[in-house]
This record gives sequence, C-alpha cells and structure tokens, in this order.
Amino acid sequence: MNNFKALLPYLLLHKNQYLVGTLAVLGANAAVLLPAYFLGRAIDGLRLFADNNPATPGLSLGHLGLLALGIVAATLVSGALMVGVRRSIVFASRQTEYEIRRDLFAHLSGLDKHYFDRARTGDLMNRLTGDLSAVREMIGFGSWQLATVVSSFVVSFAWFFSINWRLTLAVLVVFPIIIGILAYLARQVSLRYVPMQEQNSAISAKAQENFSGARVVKGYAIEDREIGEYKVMNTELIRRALFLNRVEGPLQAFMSLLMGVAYVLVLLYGGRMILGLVPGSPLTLGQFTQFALTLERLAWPMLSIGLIANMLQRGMGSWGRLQEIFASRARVHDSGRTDTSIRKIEGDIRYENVTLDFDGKKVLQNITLHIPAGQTLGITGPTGSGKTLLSQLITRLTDVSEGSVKVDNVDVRNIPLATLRDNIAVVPQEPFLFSDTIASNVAFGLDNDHYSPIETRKSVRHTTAPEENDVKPDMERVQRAAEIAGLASEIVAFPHGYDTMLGERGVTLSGGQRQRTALARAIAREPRILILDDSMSAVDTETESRILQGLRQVQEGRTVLLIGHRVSTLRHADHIIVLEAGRIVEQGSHEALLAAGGHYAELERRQRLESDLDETEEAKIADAAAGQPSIPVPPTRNEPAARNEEVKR
Ligand SMILES: Nc1ncnc2c1ncn2[C@@H]1O[C@H](COP(=O)(O)OP(=O)(O)OP(=O)(O)O)[C@@H](O)[C@H]1O
Repeated sequence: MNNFKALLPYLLLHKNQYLVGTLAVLGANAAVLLPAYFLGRAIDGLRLFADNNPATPGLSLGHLGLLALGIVAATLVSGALMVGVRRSIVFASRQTEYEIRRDLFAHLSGLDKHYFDRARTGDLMNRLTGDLSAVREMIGFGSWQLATVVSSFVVSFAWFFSINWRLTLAVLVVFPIIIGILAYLARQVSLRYVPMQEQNSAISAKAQENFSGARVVKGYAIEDREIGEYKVMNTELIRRALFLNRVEGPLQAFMSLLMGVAYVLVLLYGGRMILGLVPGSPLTLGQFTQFALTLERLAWPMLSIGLIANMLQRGMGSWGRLQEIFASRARVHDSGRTDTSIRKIEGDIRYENVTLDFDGKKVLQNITLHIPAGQTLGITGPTGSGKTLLSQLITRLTDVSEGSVKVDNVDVRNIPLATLRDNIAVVPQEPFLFSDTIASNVAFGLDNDHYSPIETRKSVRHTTAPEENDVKPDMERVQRAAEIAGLASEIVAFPHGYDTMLGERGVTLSGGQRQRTALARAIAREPRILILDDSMSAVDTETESRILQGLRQVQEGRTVLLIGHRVSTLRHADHIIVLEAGRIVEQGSHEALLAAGGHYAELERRQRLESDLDETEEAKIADAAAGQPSIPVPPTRNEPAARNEEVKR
C-alpha cells in the first residue's frame, strides 16, 4: 500500500489523461454492448412481425434500418473511443515512465561512494530497464485492461439486471470462485515474481562483470568456468520463471471453463424462462439473445483477469524494487550546517586528529597534518596503508569518524559539496574514460554550468526540451592540458586527433595513455587542489619526469597531494609523509627523511639499487650485442640468487 502511495504523485502528474482514458474505456465498453441490445430488439420485433398479429405489428423495414444504423454507429463510437484510450492512458504511461526514469537517474547520481561500493552495476541496469518496463506496463496496459474489465462487468451486469434479475443471479454464481482464484493468483505471483527479478539482476551483474573484466577472464583463460557459472545462474532463472509461469498456466483454461458454466446456466435457466417454465419471470427470445451476446462480450475481459492480476503484481513488485533505490540515502550530503555562502576555496588543508574506521576497523588513526595553500604534499607508504582514503576525506567521498578535515580553516562538512568538488580535481589510480572523443574526455565536466539542475516529480509536459550539449570543448585549454600531461604528441598521431573516439566506439588506449588522459582532464579543470593518486604508475620514469616538469608550471599557487611509491616523484614535494597501517610514521622534506634513515630512506636505497641494476644489465646486453660478452653472464629468471650476488658486488 505504501508502495502505491509513492507511485500516486507520478500518476497525479497526468491525472487528466488517466481520467479521460478511464472514461473513454467506460464509454467504449458501453458502446460495444449496444449492438447486442439492437439485435435483441430486432429479433423480438421480427418475431412479432412473423406472428402477423395486427395488435402487435412488430418491426417495420424502417425500424430495421434504424437498428442496423445503430449497430454501425455504436461500433464506430467504440472504435473512436478506443483510439482515445490509446492516446490518453498509453501516452501518459510512457510519460510516467520517462519521469520515473529521470528521477531515478537523478537520485542515483546524488548517491555517494558508499552506495556504489556496494551496488552491483548489472543489478542497477536491470532495475532501470526490466523493472521500469514492468511498472510502465502496469500503469499503461495494465490499468487500461483493468478499466476494461471493471467497466465491462459494471455495464454488462447493469444490462443483465435490467433484462432479468433471476438469470443474472444465476450467472453470478461463478463469481465467488473467480474472486477466490484471483486472490490466490495475486499472492502466488507476488511471492514468485520478486525472486525471479532478483535472479535477473544477478545474471545481468554477472554478464556486466564478465564484459568489463573480459581482459582478466581471457588473461586467466577461465572462460569455461565463467560460462559454467553463468549456465548455473541461467538455469536457476529459468527455474524461477517456470515456477512463476506454472501458477499462470492453468488459469486461462479455468476461466474458459467458468465461462462455459455461465453459458450452460444461461441456456438451461434462460431456455426454461422462454418456455414459460419459470413462473413470474418471462423472457423473450430477443432478451435471451441480448443476454447471451453480452455474456459473450464478457469472455475476453474474464479471460484477461488473470493476465491483469499478473501484470499488476509484477508491476508492484518491480515498483517495490525501484522504491529501494529511491529509499537509499547518501551518507555524505549538504546539511543544515552547510555554509552556502562559501563559493570558492584557496586550498589550505588541515587534518586535525583524524580517525576513520570502517565497521570497527581503524583505517586512519590520529592524523594531524597541515598543508598550506600552494604547497605539494607527497604521500607514500605500503599498499593498504590509507593513502587514498586520506585524500578522499578532502573531497568527502567519505567522512571522518573522529576529528576533522578543514579547508581554508572550515570543516569540509560545512562547505557546499558542489563548491568543494568544483575546486578539486582527482586523478584516481584507475582512471575511467567515457566512450567519447579524447577532447571531450579531457574537457569532461567543464560544461557543467550549461545545465540546469533537474526538477524531480515534475511532468515532462512542463519541462523544457532535453538540453542538447552543443557546447564545444575549449580546445586551447584541452591542448594545453594534454601538452602538460605528456599526451599531445600521441594524440596527434591518432586517426582523428583530438576527435578520435575512445572506448567501446573507438580506439583503445594503453594504461599509460589512459592515466595521462585522466591527468590532462584534471589539469584542464584548473583546480585549487590537485590530487594525484599514484597516477603515473603506468608511465615510464622518463615520461614521468617530463610530466612532472610540465606540472610544475601548473602547480604554481595550487595545493597538490602527490600519492606514490617512486622517490623520483616524491622528492619534489615540499613535505612528505609516510603512512603505515593508517598512521603517519615519518614526515619531513626529502632531504630530512633521507637523513633520518627510516622507511623513506630505505625506499630510496632500494629504488636506487634497482635503477643501478637496470643500468648494469642494459650495459651488459649492449656489450653482448657488440660481441664482447662480459663475465659473469646476466642472470636468468631461474637464477635469482646469482643476480642478487651481482647486485651486492
Ligand atoms: N569502503 C571501505 N570499506 C572498508 N575498508 C576499506 C574501504 N576502503 C578502503 N578500505 C580499507 O582501508 C585500507 C586503506 O585503503 P587505501 O585505499 O587508502 O590504501 P592505499 O594506501 O591507497 O593502498 P594502495 O597503495 O594499494 O592504493 C585498506 O585496508 C582498505 O582495504
């Protein structure tokens, strides 16, 4: 019931269309029964005419023509009204579908990282497509058919009672059985439909993960395993679908049987009335014909009762699944304490005794740190030590459990999210590129101001036409960003330069190119705070040092958080912190940390040795190529000990 209450505001957006549609259904179903009435009148008139009794002259040819004309007119009216039904109810249901889809997307866009960490993309896709269609069918075709059934029964029984109430009561005998069956059906469908949709979601999620992770599946050659698992899930889906179908299967046959019973009752009881065997209840042949033909008209509505009950149950089940999305709330959002007057930020960042825990596990502990505006902070530490989470606290992808993070001395929870995120650009570890041109990927989001916020729960008829994005990327800005990100020379070599399509519809970029495209995107935003989360791990050290050199120009006046493992990257930071298990275990400048001889110094020593080793090996290979094999021979993969020996020497 609560679910229906939530749907009501959407239906009320088109109340006039739904009302007109329902009235049209009523009118069409009344008109469709008129031919039976005219035919009944004609039969009685003709019979009297055949009796040749001057007291009751019966039907004249003129009357006959009028009745025929009535039949034609009734058929035409009912046809025209049916067109009206389509144009009102079915059109309105499409508009309602649009509005729900728009609001769902807007709601999902407002949810936070916490929600998407747990949601499965395949499941969401299934809800936005399959479930939404089921809801549209319920409010469109379902409500149309429901109105047809209700109006057919109301109008028919009004006729029946006006013709002969005893015969009507006889026909009504079958109705308690129909209602009982419907109640059973509705319950069974609701019990069986949601598990089927859940399995549909699981199967969509499985397919989506396999397509997104195709490289992993192929790399590990586990296609057979995945196909096997998919097969098991598919079998389960079919089992659940058949379980649902089984309840619907015999229904139509049963309804047909009940119709047959009603016919038999009309024939036996009505026949006795015509023969005058039921005292006080005469029935003419014409009335009998009208009764039988009207009953015949009820056959389809009767047979479709099961279909409608099924459609309504499915629709409400699906609406319940969409309601789950609407009921989800972002944990991170603007609140009453948000200071909406804050429009820009400078970039001074303070962590004050920050602790973050997930389900009782402390992933950051007692972090106190100050990054003055315009400075660069290097963050390093073993994997899983909390580097990414530390940076995510600034953009509020997640909020602190204790303490506070301040930007320009204001708690980030008091800064409007839009202002905060507008001024921060993040290059994540795993960049995501859209199926669009390189230029659009770099200029991504720069045109955000051209779009007005969506007004939810508003009729599509009162919203302006969808805004087309005709804003061209600022190519100068895009090219400058690509230049600094060390990508420009490669873009020029692509088939269509900056207009080359990426992703599903275009070229595939290498890991390093993807990282640099994401870097260019962040640079193009010209943010106050730039967060580079291990964002150059896939480029070689030479390219990296070129990018860093370019970045130094844009770093001017911006606060930069540089997360990484390479000392060659970190050494340029004003201040460096080393994290371990969520705590800062070391901090200082590059030189100070080297002098301290701790974790950072050890990291530097190891990387220096690795680099020396690479150079030695390169020299040996070059010597070998020149025909002067140096002794000892370069170690093979199977000889790590020998290789280590050499390093030591
Ligand atoms: N949403 C979450 N729920 C629970 N634990 C989380 C969540 N996000 C991160 N963690 C845990 O917090 C710890 C720190 O994660 P974080 O991503 O910050 O590590 P990191 O230092 O950036 O690692 P890497 O260098 O591998 O990227 C990890 O143990 C991680 O599993």
